[in-house]
Amino acid sequence: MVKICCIGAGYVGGPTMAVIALKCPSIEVAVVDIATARISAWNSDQLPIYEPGLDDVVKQCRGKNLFFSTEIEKHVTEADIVFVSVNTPTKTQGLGAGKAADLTYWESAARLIADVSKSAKIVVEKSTVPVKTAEAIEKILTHNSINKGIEFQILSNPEFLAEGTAIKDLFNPDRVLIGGRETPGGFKAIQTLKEVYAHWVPEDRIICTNLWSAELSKLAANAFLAQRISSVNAMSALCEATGANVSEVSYAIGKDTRIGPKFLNASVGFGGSCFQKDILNLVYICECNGLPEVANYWKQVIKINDYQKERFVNRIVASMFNTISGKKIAILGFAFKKDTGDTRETPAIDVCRGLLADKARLCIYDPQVSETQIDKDLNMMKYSWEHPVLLKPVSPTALKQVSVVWDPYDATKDAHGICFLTEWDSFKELDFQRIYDHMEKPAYVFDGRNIVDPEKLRQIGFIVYSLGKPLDPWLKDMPAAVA
Ligand SMILES: NC(=O)c1ccc[n+]([C@@H]2O[C@H](COP(=O)([O-])OP(=O)(O)OC[C@H]3O[C@@H](n4cnc5c(N)ncnc54)[C@H](O)[C@@H]3O)[C@@H](O)[C@H]2O)c1
Ligand SMILES: O=c1ccn([C@@H]2O[C@H](COP(=O)(O)OP(=O)(O)O[C@H]3O[C@H](CO)[C@@H](O)[C@H](O)[C@H]3O)[C@@H](O)[C@H]2O)c(=O)[nH]1
Repeated sequence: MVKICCIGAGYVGGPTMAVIALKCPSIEVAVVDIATARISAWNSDQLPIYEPGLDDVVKQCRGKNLFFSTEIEKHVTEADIVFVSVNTPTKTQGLGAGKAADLTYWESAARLIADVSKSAKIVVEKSTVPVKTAEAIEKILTHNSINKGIEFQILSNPEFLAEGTAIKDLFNPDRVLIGGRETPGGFKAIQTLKEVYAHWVPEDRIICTNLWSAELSKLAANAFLAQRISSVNAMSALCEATGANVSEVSYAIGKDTRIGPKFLNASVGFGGSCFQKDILNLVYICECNGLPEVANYWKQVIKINDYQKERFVNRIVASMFNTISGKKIAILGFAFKKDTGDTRETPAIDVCRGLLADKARLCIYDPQVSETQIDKDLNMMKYSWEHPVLLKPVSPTALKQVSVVWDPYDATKDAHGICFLTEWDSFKELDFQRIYDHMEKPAYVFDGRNIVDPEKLRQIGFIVYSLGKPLDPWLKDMPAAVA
């Protein structure tokens, strides 16, 4: 029986391995992690991450051919294929701080593999890593097991799943990408991994490349996706200035088959653990390779994203007579997108920080995010990358102005304004008349996700700001404040 071990039981390692176990009953899959609490959660009824469909997949194979364990050495030793799916965050200190990927976790995983291995292994980069990481990993593995005569083959197999749709994406991926060395050993390793995916992925969707193309394609894909969002968000600002409607513009340009309709929703900004981190990493790689023009081109994607969040905050302050001091503002949605409880890099953090800097009182509701998580996020020191204002951690006094509730009607009661920061479907079903009746007047809605029908809400009496849509007459007279 082929044995797979995955180091890292996170958002990628957990769901990816669960799907491999489900689709390949003949393969034994062990997912290992240093985080004991996380492993315990994977072995319980309350999985550590919220992902539609995941519970069902885990239930079907856990204890049969899928195991979650903290016995890292044992499972790595026994495995034929070792996936490494540890976190690769942006470095916060030292050379390349704020841009380069921090490969500490990766390196320690590689050293462990070298230490405990007694037989040949295929080591698969599942984490998103800088181009040429495989070369470094190869060196660590070979130099640290030099007397054992063990052959390691390194493959790059980046993951393209998106949170909230992880199971759907894993069941039916647009493509699976496998990069390896162009040597007989490399080709054989590629073939072995290809056979795993071939249990359920059509062969024409399994792309095999050299190592560097696979590593770079992952960064390139995220950069292209994020660029689309920044492009449409840049257009949203112009739409507001001209009376155009960004949804109509997106629809019209998306009809061009060369552009396509997906990923053109204007928003308060993209979030998530990947886009910003991977673009910064790309920028750093370009700089290191003497390509400052290319680096600056991609940097702009992040700058527009920061601009969009700042613009949103400024619009709120401006429309409330330039002061939100002491005013209650309801924040509906804190996760970086719907159908996940993940808050990594969520635009809500920066928007909340911006509002707190202007002394607002915030009441936050998100169906999947806990108060502890929100406190942690607002307190967190973020590396301020050329953008000092919104990224400051919230002071202890300001934090007292934040409350977290489990009911959207509690959040909006007596509020002056509501901000929609995540596009949860349940928000569309809210009783807006009831909400309006219990708010201070004028009652504002600031829709950072374009989920409400502005005309319907205006009929109730709300003043509505919808990103990139023709401005409410009230807002037209109050141009967005400048920092
Ligand atoms: N989250 C996503 O949607 C997504 C999608 C595609 C790719 N990726 C990439 O996949 C990688 C993992 O992302 P994630 O979101 O799953 O991260 P995560 O933080 O959720 O999980 C990483 C896990 O690795 C564990 N870990 C770290 N060092 C370890 C070690 N030496 N031994 C054992 N366990 C160790 C951590 O405890 C953690 O549980 C990143 O490189 C990320 O960029 C993420
Ligand atoms: O039209 C759009 C689409 C997305 N977003 C926002 O963009 C962010 C990222 O969304 P999404 O890409 O759906 O989620 P992620 O889970 O971050 O997935 C991205 O990042 C992963 C990690 O690398 C990749 O594997 C995926 O392919 C890639 O889509 C979220 O804040 C979304 O709200 C928009 O604002 N407008």
